[in-house]
Amino acid sequence: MAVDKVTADSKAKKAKKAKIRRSETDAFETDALEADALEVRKRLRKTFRDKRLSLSREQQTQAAQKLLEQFQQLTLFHGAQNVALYLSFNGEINTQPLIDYLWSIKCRVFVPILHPFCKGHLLFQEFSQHTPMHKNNFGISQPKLDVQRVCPLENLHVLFTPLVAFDLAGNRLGMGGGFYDRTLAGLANMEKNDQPIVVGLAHDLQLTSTLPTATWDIGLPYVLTSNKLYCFL
Ligand SMILES: Nc1nc2c(c(=O)[nH]1)N(C=O)[C@@H](CNc1ccc(C(=O)N[C@@H](CCC(=O)O)C(=O)O)cc1)CN2
Ligand SMILES: Nc1ncnc2c1ncn2[C@@H]1O[C@H](COP(=O)(O)OP(=O)(O)OP(=O)(O)O)[C@@H](O)[C@H]1O
Repeated sequence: MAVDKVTADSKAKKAKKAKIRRSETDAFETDALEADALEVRKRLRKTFRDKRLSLSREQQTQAAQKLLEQFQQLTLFHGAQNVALYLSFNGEINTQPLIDYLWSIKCRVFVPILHPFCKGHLLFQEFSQHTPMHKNNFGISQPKLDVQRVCPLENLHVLFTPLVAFDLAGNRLGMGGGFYDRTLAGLANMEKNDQPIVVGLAHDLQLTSTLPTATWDIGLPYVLTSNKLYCFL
């Protein structure tokens, strides 16, 4: 009957409207949860950046020296010829003693430069005593781009990553640019044998029990501090 059809149509319309309202609420709640998660990560970044900045010059010098000793002793790194490091800033454990040592044993050292065209991506370029340097947008020293000295990821033996905090499951919180997340995601397309050993470098006070994770985060297999090699494999 015509009347019944109208009733059925209006019921269907109401149900559809309710469904749209529900999905709008769900989307709103998801957005709110994501906004909360971003806020938590932002706060954690501040906390851990402040912690590492609170270390005295002497504590920093000692930590960097002990980090080098760990590197020298660990068989994991024996035979590594091409090593990606980074130039420390903002209270990060100082990588320069390790870089000096690697140069002294004729290893090649590569450091990140911000990709000139692909926003959010890094290139790893050879760094030596004679490399012309400049400051990037974040005020971090980096080699001037020289494509002939850029090393493809498959030619790296060890890739050391900076981090702001790490947890007992190997989750890594970085500076918030997603640079190393994208680099690590790129490794997944490579043959296992061609992948470098990925190792986060940190002060011990950058360890926390659990970090909130995002879908794009890639856990670290190792973190090296001045006292310990954490293995999360
Ligand atoms: N030593 C070192 N080099 C590195 C990194 C790092 O963590 N350490 N990166 C690791 O990915 C990349 C740079 N990533 C960075 C991301 C954000 C900020 C930063 O200071 N952000 C400001 C606000 C941003 C802005 O000024 O636009 C802030 O948080 O206050 C710095 C570096 C490449 N080189
Ligand atoms: N593999 C990826 N592909 C595309 N975008 C990504 C990838 N990984 C992270 N991002 C984006 O990068 C942004 C920052 O990510 P996140 O906050 O996890 O950075 P981070 O790990 O703290 O920084 P970094 O790796 O530079 O030290 C996010 O908005 C995220 O969407």
